[in-house]
Amino acid sequence: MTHVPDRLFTTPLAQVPDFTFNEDVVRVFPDMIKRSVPGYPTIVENTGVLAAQFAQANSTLYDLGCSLGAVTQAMRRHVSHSGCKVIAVDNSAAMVERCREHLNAQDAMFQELLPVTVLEADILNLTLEPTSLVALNFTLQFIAPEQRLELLQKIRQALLPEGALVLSEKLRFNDAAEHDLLNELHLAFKRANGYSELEIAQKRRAIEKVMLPDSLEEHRERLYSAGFSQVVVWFQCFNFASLIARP
Ligand SMILES: C[S@@+](CC[C@H](N)C(=O)[O-])C[C@H]1O[C@@H](n2cnc3c(N)ncnc32)[C@H](O)[C@@H]1O
Ligand SMILES: O=C(O)C(=O)C[C@]1(C(=O)O)C=C[C@@H](O)C=C1
Repeated sequence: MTHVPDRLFTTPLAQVPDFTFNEDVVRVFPDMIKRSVPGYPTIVENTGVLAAQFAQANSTLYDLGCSLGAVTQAMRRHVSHSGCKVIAVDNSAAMVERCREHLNAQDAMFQELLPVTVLEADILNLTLEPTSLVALNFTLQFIAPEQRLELLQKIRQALLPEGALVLSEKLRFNDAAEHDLLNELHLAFKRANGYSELEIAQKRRAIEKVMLPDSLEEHRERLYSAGFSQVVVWFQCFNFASLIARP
């Protein structure tokens, strides 16, 4: 798989269209997400470690909003429980097509990986099988706020008693000074990764209406409302965090 640099926002656009996971984004996605999300490689790899910790034999593991399947690949590197399978789901046709290619390449390189099915579907309409591990890696923030609780309730109901949800998100902060500091550090991270002021500004305009981050307090409250009994932050870098939620 070739590594295509993200240059989507390098030239001034008369009008910045709302961000979608289309063919152009898919082509540059591995570069874009690594240069945009502080800690992304650590979160992905350790979601595999968490999956191995919580997976139960003969159960399903879900990667919801799988994009190119980075988390699915990490699960397959770390989980070897007998009878487990992965279901990876995304509603972007372009992502799903490329995700299948990436997973076929992983199958060609390694033996005895967990079987995986990639579904092109809206996770809001999906019926979940009983599951030991659900990953929502930077997906919930793209779901309409009024639909987030219902999705988490559905996940909670499908989770086996010893299972877990791994939820990674960009955060906003109720304290204005904390919000500004951590956002400024995120911008510094983007600059350090080679993004120009123009690229940063145009990307912000593209995502501001389609990606609506919550605060940690909102995540905790919503997860408890959905029926989870334990919520633990296991990773945070600047304004990006990952949580474990247990039934
Ligand atoms: C930031 S990306 C996720 C990154 C990915 N999990 C990873 O670790 O590389 C968000 C993904 O969620 C998908 N998505 C957004 N809303 C969705 C929905 N309702 N159903 C299924 N997928 C959705 C998008 O198509 C996109 O691929
Ligand atoms: O907050 C930003 O500036 C981002 O680019 C974040 C983010 C994400 O968190 O998913 C948004 C869209 C892209 O998929 C990659 C990264």
